[in-house]
Amino acid sequence: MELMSHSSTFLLPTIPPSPTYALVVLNQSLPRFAPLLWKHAQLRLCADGGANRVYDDMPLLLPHENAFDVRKRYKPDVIKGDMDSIRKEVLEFYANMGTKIIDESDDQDTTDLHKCVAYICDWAPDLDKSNLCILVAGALGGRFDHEIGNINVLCRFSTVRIILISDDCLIHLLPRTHCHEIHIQPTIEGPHCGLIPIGMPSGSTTTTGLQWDLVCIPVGTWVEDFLLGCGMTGMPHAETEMKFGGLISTSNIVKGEKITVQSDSDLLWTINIKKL
Ligand SMILES: Nc1ncnc2c1ncn2[C@@H]1O[C@H](COP(=O)(O)OP(=O)(O)OP(=O)(O)O)[C@@H](O)[C@H]1O
Ligand SMILES: Cc1ncc(C[n+]2csc(CCO)c2C)c(N)n1
Repeated sequence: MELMSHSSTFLLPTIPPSPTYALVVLNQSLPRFAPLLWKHAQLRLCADGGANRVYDDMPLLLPHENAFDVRKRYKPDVIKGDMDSIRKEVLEFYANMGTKIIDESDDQDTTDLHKCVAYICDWAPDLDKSNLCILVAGALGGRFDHEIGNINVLCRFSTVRIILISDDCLIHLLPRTHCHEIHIQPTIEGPHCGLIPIGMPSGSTTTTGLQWDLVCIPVGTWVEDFLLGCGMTGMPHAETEMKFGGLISTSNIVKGEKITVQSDSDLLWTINIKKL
């Protein structure tokens, strides 16, 4: 099974040239590191009312600079959505500056985030999707229906790397098609983390690097016999199963700088972002 590596280097001031980042700003208070994400991204989109947040909040995050200059500098490439939340003066401001405006008010079945992710995938048709990473700012906190809608976008585009980001944590999907290596940036993230099955129970998950690892012991093998022989009768195969209503891994803790995860179903990975 192919290995997929994950690292939150986009939260560091300088980052390696790969992958290619695209940023989607949602209609929520901008995370404090929004200017950093903006700098790292090669394509910047606002999902409908997300444009109001760039217009209103970027100058607040950069209080020593002139608000008009900040707004000119932080010009989105695209504003896309059903356009029921963006203010008229904000739309006009960015349209006059050359931002591409895509009104999809006809589609009332997909969210504005979904519409933006679809745009990014079309924007980079030739780009190897494993080399594209979509950062979504303001995805968590506030309305629970929107948060779940944002998580659903991770599931609907499960072959695309998408990271939901707030001031407090980040979330991404670990598809079952790969085994995963997560490289922790200890200065900016952790130690609290979670691994959550989404959509369906996960029959078997194996992890390393966590305080409460999920350990898969193959039933009926010498490994099981050996462990039973050592008196480890409590070694639970059942604990590798995770489902809502049963065990899910919340309030776990990262112990090292590398976590590995392998599972028979897609899992959400979440880790806290450290306060300043
Ligand atoms: N409170 C929130 N929490 C998380 N994400 C949000 C929140 N509010 C908005 N979003 C995200 O920002 C996107 C754009 O927000 P916007 O308010 O323009 O959406 P909307 O479709 O007009 O919402 P609604 O009509 O349900 O109020 C949404 O599609 C959603 O992904
Ligand atoms: C079953 C069902 N529930 C809710 C909506 C509403 N909805 C879902 S996404 C969206 C667009 C938001 O910008 C809207 C209005 C629907 N269409 N179908």
